[in-house]
Amino acid sequence: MLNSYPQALTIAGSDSDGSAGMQADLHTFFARNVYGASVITACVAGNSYGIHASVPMPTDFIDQEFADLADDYHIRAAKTGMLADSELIEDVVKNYQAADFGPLVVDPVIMTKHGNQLLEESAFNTLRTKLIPLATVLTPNFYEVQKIAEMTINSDADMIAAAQKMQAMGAKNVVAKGSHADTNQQAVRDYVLLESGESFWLSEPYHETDRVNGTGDSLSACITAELAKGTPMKTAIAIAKQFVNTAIGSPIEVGHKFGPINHWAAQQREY
Ligand SMILES: Nc1ncnc2c1ncn2[C@@H]1O[C@H](COP(=O)(O)OP(=O)(O)O)[C@@H](O)[C@H]1O
Ligand SMILES: Cc1ncc(COP(=O)(O)OP(=O)(O)O)c(N)n1
Repeated sequence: MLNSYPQALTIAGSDSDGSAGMQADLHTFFARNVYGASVITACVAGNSYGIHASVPMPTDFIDQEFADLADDYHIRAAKTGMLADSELIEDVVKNYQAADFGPLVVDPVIMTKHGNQLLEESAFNTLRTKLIPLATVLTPNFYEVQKIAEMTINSDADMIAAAQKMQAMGAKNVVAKGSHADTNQQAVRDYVLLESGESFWLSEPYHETDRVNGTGDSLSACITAELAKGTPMKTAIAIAKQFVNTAIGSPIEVGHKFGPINHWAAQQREY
């Protein structure tokens, strides 16, 4: 008798140092007992000092990746990460709409926390009008919230207004990740606005560490993994927040500067 695991898909860029992008997604799927498939959209060369080169995949190759998975696998939930430019977004939208891959978590990767731009500025409108309307869950970081909602966030009220604006763009559920710029902070808070209209702040302790590469990827991948298992939305988001917090709280020795989070530590805990 073969073992069976729910299947999830990451549609994302490869990050050569393994800390972020589809590698972080696949680490997370594994840690959450979900089988991970991947549609690679771009290749990024980098290490713990930053990103040094990036190339998008040809769209006919991406079409083939989707077709091969649709022919053979039973994907129950998918997520998007780095999509590089307008042409890639439109291609992914076309392929996702033609497939039957379950709920879609959109991590609208625009810029890494170290300032590397991973989406062309000219693609912002395509992101807003073509991809966000397909999002079962949208997970922008603090910078991306401001870019997508086209507003500056100075208060909780601003964050709530931005989340409502993104829901009005078509995202069913929104996880708007808060700022962690305040060095005195005790907690990191994300604002969650659900399809039902229920909303709340999710808070976990702040960890003082520079080993935080791939946090956003891992958060959205964990939500995807839980949705693939059939976990209800609110629980899936809460598990993901705790999973990433545990992974940040036990740093590992990889690279010399901004390292990855610890998916092993997060795997060993029950949520
Ligand atoms: N130093 C930290 N301590 C605790 N939680 C953190 C820390 N840095 C990021 N997080 C959490 O990781 C998750 C991903 O957020 P963030 O790092 O802002 O995303 P991104 O990687 O997309 O920029 C959020 O829930 C955020 O609160
Ligand atoms: C290929 C690739 N995709 C995405 C990222 C950024 O990952 P994210 O988790 O959103 O942000 P950081 O926490 O790494 O800033 C990446 N670096 N590479």
